[in-house]
Amino acid sequence: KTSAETSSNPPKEFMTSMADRMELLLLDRELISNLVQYAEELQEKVDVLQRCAKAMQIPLEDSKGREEEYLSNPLHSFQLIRHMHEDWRHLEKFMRQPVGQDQINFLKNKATKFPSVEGTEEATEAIYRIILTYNVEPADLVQGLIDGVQYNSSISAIDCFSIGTLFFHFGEYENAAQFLQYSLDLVKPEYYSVNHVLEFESSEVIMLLARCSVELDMVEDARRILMGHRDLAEHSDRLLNFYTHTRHVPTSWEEKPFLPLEFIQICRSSHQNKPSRLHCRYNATTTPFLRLAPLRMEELSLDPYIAVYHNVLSDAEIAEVERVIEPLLQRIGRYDETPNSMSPSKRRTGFTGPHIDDYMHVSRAPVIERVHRHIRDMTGLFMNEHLMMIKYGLGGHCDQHYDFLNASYPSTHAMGDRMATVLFYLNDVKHGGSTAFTDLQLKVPSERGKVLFWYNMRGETHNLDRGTVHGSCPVIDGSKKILSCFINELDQMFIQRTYRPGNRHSENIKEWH
Ligand SMILES: O=C(O)CCC(=O)C(=O)O
Ligand SMILES: [Fe+2]
Repeated sequence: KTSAETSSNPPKEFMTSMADRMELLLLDRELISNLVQYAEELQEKVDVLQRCAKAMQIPLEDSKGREEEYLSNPLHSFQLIRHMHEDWRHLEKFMRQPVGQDQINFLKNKATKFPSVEGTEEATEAIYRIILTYNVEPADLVQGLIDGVQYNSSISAIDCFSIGTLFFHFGEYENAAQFLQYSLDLVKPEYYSVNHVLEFESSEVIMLLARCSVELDMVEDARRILMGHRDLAEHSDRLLNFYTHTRHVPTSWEEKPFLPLEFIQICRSSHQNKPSRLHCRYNATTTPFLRLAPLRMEELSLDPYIAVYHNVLSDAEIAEVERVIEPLLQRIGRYDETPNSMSPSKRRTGFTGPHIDDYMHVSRAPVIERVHRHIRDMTGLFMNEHLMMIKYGLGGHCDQHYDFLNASYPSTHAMGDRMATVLFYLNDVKHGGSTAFTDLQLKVPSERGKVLFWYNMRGETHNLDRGTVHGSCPVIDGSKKILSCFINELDQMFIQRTYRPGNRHSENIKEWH
């Protein structure tokens, strides 16, 4: 555990928590005014020094070219001797006096609140996922245009460089080169000195750009790029030789976000669901309760069966669910090689909970019982599993997957596999964050109060239905909160015939859940 985790303050969650990001923004403002204050103190000292220099110049002014005559004046000689004896010593003292120590210490103390390396990597990967998923061209990103929405912002040369670097690490050299080229285009001459302080050198961008060209087998392009830079030109042969003999090893695919084109295309605003021939209707039949309060439902697909119900949870119920569960959320992680250490998962980014140990307490909350009741009313099925909340932050996503386990576990022996899934959307996501069914080319936006239900198995045979492959598109604006639960086969044994094929456990996809 890092010191930040062991101290009483929980680590800040800049990706999921707007409040934490707000704190960061306010801290940035504070540090900028601290920097201005520091510059003002320095300026004051500069002003005094310039006045001192001027004051000392004045007596000497008319000595130029007539030094002997000047020194024959006894007052001048006295002045010179006294001045040389005393004044410079005081000046040295003044010059040595540190300036702006308070501001330097202020900055140093605030550094404990800065995002960590991991936090920064997380943010860069989130942007990477957004860029790839929503097909954001570098030119558009620089203008703040993402998936058809114009955001009121732009990014700097340094930001572009760090995105280009990530593409490079992932072995996507063409994309990397585009972002690096944009980074160079964005360097403004009036920022040369600023970039120098921030240790951002265009020579580094150019070297990486040349390296991309080498990886793309365009060595002559690489040479031209290096020759174009004043300091790199003379080293170009040596650099090219190094790049061609030390080929880059990209991040392994397990460590890379998995974003198959068929999946991400559905996430884009350019994708429209095929108009469905299925109609909206009021479900008033599943349970006696629904005869009193029918729910507006929409069948999105018949094979596999997918339906959506509107306005299921009331505002009060959503608020209560959040009050009970949200404090119990934990970062979705996966176990590292090293025992007891968790690192963020690449397959799904966000928070989930409650942990099984906390569930006893949660399941007693009346609102959780009501959610179970809603599930029974909508689906006519029994749900005995735990409800989980999933919260996705900026760029948060879930790779495409199946919900069935298709593997042999004590739980699948006892309860069967996950025959159906129910998702409750707890908020409207402003942009991004839809649930996408790859094979069905179906996108379901996250809308507060809506419930999505589907069968993971075919009705008669209970064969696993691979048409259900789905995932969660990266969130662009805001965050996404859902309640998810799985309905197990064998929990239905008293209400419907169950069927357990013996040939299912052919593959193991336990990476999920
Ligand atoms: O967040 C979503 O839209 C999908 C979540 C999901 O697939 C799951 O929890 O299994
Ligand atoms: Fe799922």
